[in-house]
Amino acid sequence: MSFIKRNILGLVIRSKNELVSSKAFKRNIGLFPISRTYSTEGSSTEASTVSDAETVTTPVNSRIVSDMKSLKKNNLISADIVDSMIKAKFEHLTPVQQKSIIPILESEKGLVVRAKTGTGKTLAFVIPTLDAAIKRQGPPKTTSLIVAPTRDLAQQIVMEYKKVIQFLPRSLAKKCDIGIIMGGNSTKKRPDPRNPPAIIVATPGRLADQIRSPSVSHMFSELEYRVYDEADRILDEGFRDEIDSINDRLIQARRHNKNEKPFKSVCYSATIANELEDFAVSEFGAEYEFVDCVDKNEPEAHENIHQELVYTNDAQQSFNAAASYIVNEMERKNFKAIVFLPTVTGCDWFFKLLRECSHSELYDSRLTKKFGSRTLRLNGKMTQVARDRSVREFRSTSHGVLVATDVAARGMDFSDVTDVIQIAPSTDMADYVHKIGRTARAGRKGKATLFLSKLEAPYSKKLISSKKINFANKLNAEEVPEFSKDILSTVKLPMEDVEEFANAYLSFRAQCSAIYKIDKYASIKETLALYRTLVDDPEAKLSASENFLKNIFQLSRDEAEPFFHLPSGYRGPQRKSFNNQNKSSARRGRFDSNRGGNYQRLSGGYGSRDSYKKRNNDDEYRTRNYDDFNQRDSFKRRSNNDDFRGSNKYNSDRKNYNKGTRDNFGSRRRNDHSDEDW
Ligand SMILES: Nc1ncnc2c1ncn2[C@@H]1O[C@H](COP(=O)(O)OP(=O)(O)OP(=O)(O)O)[C@@H](O)[C@H]1O
Repeated sequence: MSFIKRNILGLVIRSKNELVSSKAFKRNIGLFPISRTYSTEGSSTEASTVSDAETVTTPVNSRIVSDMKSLKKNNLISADIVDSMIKAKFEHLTPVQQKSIIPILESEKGLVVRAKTGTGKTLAFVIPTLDAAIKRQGPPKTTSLIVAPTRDLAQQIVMEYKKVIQFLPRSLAKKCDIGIIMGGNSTKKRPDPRNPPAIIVATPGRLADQIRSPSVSHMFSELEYRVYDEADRILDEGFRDEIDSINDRLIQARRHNKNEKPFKSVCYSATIANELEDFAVSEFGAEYEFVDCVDKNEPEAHENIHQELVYTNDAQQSFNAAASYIVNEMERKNFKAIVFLPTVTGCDWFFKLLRECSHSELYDSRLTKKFGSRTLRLNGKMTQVARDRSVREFRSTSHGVLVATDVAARGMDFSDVTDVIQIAPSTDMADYVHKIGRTARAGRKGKATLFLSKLEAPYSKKLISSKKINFANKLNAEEVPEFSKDILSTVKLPMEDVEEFANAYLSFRAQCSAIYKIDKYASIKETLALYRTLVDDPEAKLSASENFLKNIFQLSRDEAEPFFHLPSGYRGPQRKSFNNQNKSSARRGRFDSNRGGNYQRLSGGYGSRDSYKKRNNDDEYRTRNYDDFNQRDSFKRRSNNDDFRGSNKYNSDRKNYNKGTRDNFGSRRRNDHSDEDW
C-alpha cells in the first residue's frame, strides 16, 4: 500500500512480534498478551523486534511501554491514572497501547495509528488525554477533542473515559470533566463555554455547526490533543467539509489566544484509506509518524474471526438463508449476533421479520420464543432515546440479535458477540472489516458469515484480492439444511413495510451495480422476484420515480415495462439503443453535462447540492440511506427531523455513485483511487 511506503521517514512499527502465539497468550494473565520483546528497559537495537527493519528509521524500543506499572515507574503518566486503570480492571496494556502511548506523549508530529478491531485503541488515547487534563494548570480549558463518526460511538467513548475517571481521587476527577457535542443531544447537555470541560467528544456535523460560535471555538484555544477515532471514515469525502471547517476554527482559536504551541493530532483506525494519507501529509507534513500494528502482509481483518461466505441463487434466497440460519442459531444459549443490512428500511423490515419468526408456530422452542423480545434494531433514523435503549439492552444481554445498518459498523463495543451476519455487499469495502470486527474483541473468538447472491460475487472477489480476506469456508446455500427454511413465504409483514423496503433495496442495488460492476438488469430482476414473494403476487411490479428509471438505471420504456409501474408519459432517456456499446462516449457526454443532476438523483430528485447540504448540516453520521432515491415526499417529511438528517451519508453516496457510474461509462477508471477504495 502506498501509505506505508510513503511514510518511511516516520516511525513504522510492525506487529509480527506483537502477535503472540497462543502458548504465550495462555501464559499471560488478563485479556491480552503482553509482548515481552518490547520493553522500555530493553536494548535499543530495534532490528530484532521489528519485522521490516528496512522501514524503521526511528529507534523504537525506548518508545514502547511494556505494562501499566512501567507507565507509572517512568513517570510518563500520572500515578493516579495508572492506579485507576488497574482498579477498573485494565491491568495490562494491549499491544496498540504499548506502542502508541509514548509516541502520543512525545511526538511533535502528527500520529497515525492502525490496529485491528477490538484491540483497545480507545484506551490508547484515553490514557494520555486524561493525563493532559490532570496535569493542566490554570483555569478550566478543553485540552482534548475526540471526534468520532457516530453518536453511539461518541457516547461509548465517554463511557470508556468514565470507567477510569470513577476511580480517580475526587479532586482529580473534577479536572477530567467530559462534554459531548452531537446531534440528538438536548441543549442542556451541551458543554458550557463559560466552564469548558477538559475533554470534548464530538461528532463532526454537530461540532462543525457549533464551533462557528466564537464562544464554543474559544473553548479550544489551549487544545493539546485532537484525536480522530475511525479516522478513515471521518476523513472520507462525506465528512470532509465539516472536518476542514473544524480545523480552521481550531487553528483560529489558538491564534486568537496567541498560543504558539501546536496541538497534537492523532488518527486511529483499523483500516487506512488514501484520504487519511492525504490528510496526514497535508496536516502533519510528510514526516508524520505511523504506528502500524498490522503487518503489511497480513489482512486488516482480525485473525480471531472465522469468516464464512455463503453463496445463494438470488437476493430472495440470501434473506431467506440468513433468517433461517439465525432462527436455527437462536437455539444456542449464548448466541449473540449483529446482523448488518443495507438501508434503514431494510433494517426495519428484517427486524420485524425476525420478531414475527419468533411468534410464528413454526418455531416453538422456549428459547426461540424468548428471543423475540431480544431482537433489537439500531439505525440512524431512530430517535436518540430509542438508539440508546437498543445499545443498552444489547450490551446487557448474553443472548440476542441486533439488526443494524452501517451505523453500528464502526467502533461499537458489545461484549461477547458470537456472530456477525451480513446480507449483501457493503458499498465501502473497509466497512466489511469493521463490521466483522464487532465480534472477536478483546482476545475472544467469533464467527462472521456473509450472504451474497451469485450476482454479487464480484464483491467477494474484491474482498479477497484487495482486502486479503480469507474465507475459511465457501458454502452453497442450497447444500446446507440450516439455511433452508422458507421464511419469506411463511412470515408475512404489512404491505407498507415491504413496499418501503423494496424501494430502498432497489436503490441500494443500483449503487452496488455501479460500484462492483454487477449486471443491473439481473439485479432488478432479483429485486422484483424478492418483492413478488414478499407481497405474494407473481404479477406485482416495482414502483420507481421517473428520475430513478431514467437517470440511475437508464431504462427505456420497453426495458422498464416488465419490472415497473411506469410514471405516465414515461419515455426513458433520449438515446437510440441502450445496448449499443459504441455509444458509450455519447452517454459519458450526457453524464458529464448532467453532473449537477447527480446530487438531485441521490437526494431523491430533491433540490440542489447546496440546499441539500444545508438541510444536511446536522449530520452526525450520514449512514448510507438509499431509502430516498425516489421518494420526494417522504424525504421532505423526514428531512424536517433531526434523526433522519443524521442518518444520511449523502456525500459518500454521491462519491461512490459518481465513481461507480463513471466507471460504468468507461471514463476515469480509478486513476486516482487505489483498490482500497472499492
Ligand atoms: N488494557 C486493557 N485491558 C483489558 N481490556 C481492555 C484493555 N484495553 C481495552 N480493553 C477492552 O477491549 C475492548 C475493545 O476495545 P476498543 O473498543 O478500544 O477496541 P478498538 O481497537 O477501538 O476497536 P474498533 O476498531 O472496533 O473500534 C473494550 O471492551 C475495552 O474495554
